[in-house]
Amino acid sequence: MSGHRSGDATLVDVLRLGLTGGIGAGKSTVSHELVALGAVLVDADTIAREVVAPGTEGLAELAAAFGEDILLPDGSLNRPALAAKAFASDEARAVLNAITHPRVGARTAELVAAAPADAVVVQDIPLLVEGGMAPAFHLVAVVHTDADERLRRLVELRAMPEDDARARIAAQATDEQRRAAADIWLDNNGERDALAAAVRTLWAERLVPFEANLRGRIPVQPAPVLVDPNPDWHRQAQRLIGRLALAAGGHALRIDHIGSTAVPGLAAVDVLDLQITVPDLAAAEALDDALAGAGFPRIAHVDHDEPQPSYGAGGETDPAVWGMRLHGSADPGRPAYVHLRVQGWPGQQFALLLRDWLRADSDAATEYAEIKRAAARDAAARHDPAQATAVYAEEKAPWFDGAYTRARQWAEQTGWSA
Ligand SMILES: CC(C)(COP(=O)(O)OP(=O)(O)OC[C@H]1O[C@@H](n2cnc3c(N)ncnc32)[C@H](O)[C@@H]1O)[C@@H](O)C(=O)NCCC(=O)NCCS
Ligand SMILES: Nc1ncnc2c1ncn2[C@@H]1O[C@H](COP(=O)(O)OP(=O)(O)OP(=O)(O)O)[C@@H](O)[C@H]1O
Repeated sequence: MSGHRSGDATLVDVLRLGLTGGIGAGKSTVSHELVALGAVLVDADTIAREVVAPGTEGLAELAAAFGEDILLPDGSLNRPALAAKAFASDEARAVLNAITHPRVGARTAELVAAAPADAVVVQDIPLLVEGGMAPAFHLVAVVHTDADERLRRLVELRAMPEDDARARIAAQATDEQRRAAADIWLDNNGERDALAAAVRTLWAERLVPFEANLRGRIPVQPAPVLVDPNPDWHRQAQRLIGRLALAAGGHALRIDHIGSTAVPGLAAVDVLDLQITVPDLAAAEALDDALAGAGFPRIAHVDHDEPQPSYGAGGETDPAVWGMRLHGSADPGRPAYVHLRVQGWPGQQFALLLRDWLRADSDAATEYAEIKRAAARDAAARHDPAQATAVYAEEKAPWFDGAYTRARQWAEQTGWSA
């Protein structure tokens, strides 16, 4: 999914939103609304029908595996007959999935590749979480309706046999698994209109600007406003790490959640910091297109191959070992910085050390929070976000000089290693 298409480095992937939810949760309702707003829909259930249409190899394989009695007299698939067999056991379902899923995957790739370059592609995939597909999307939206209400809707509105509905719910992911994968949580326990309104907001405030940023390779520049610690930051970071790992492939030696949002209880600007450790700077450069395609374009103007002035006082001043590359999230709904640093170089080590030291030393964390509060107050006086960010960074810098030395002393005392 990542990187450019057809060998043209100026083309990044189209924005792809993975839409999922349990059976009867309201995925179709959401996808219809998104299509009305201008999205291009690629629907897995529809493709799953196409790949087993009369005369297909897929249908022949199903009949060979499940018996000719899953066919109607006209040779087409008897869907309730197959459902009765397939949802009766995990083994039978695995056979069904092994026949259908690779075909659905191949056809999906063709349809996504055919979408216009400025499309917002919505992929409605009931089994997205079950299939571990979340990292392959720029965003994952989960439609959620409580299981009891889903059963009621399926039985009353869709005339589905209750046993069948229960068997499918049991064969799918849990709410908790879906929650962990969800960048966007759309609650559909209430009225349809409420869901539609949430979808319109999502479209206008997140999908449309994200698409433009992705295509233009424009990272979002959030204002340095300090917020209370958010217990969900860790889970949000894990989702981004999953995407980065997929995009970076073998170039990433490790990917870590660093910075203030990685220190539980510490107030922070609501921007996640992530560090990709690479073997050398050439590997960082080689990731440029793949990261941009995954929604993390390079922030060119802060590139440096010199020591960070704020870290210089700590000792290492050799420009040759301070190089790094910075990328930023193009998603206005989830600002993030992605730092690419070389394994074993002081900057790479310090990012991990600072985080671990602040996690371990609550006095240091409190002191740092005070420094940040004052810096954020001064930054708030600047209206230009770039200036505000610069003021914020400059005011924190002197504290980092001391922190560098203190954290290293702590590392020596405790035998810390990354
Ligand atoms: C078994 C079949 C013939 C039953 O057809 P039916 O018309 O009753 O259901 P339909 O295809 O419209 O699916 C409705 C819903 O059932 C659930 N469901 C379907 N297949 C599966 C599965 N293999 N595992 C878990 N849930 C499933 C999904 O929530 C889906 O949205 C059909 O579901 C099928 O071919 N399934 C295999 C393909 C598949 O996994 N599709 C889901 C997304 S790729
Ligand atoms: N907020 C709502 N209130 C009442 N009924 C609703 C609401 N949202 C959806 N429905 C109805 O509930 C049923 C399931 O919704 P929908 O078809 O959108 O779910 P789905 O997730 O696409 O289902 P499937 O998993 O079968 O593809 C439909 O009959 C739909 O009309």
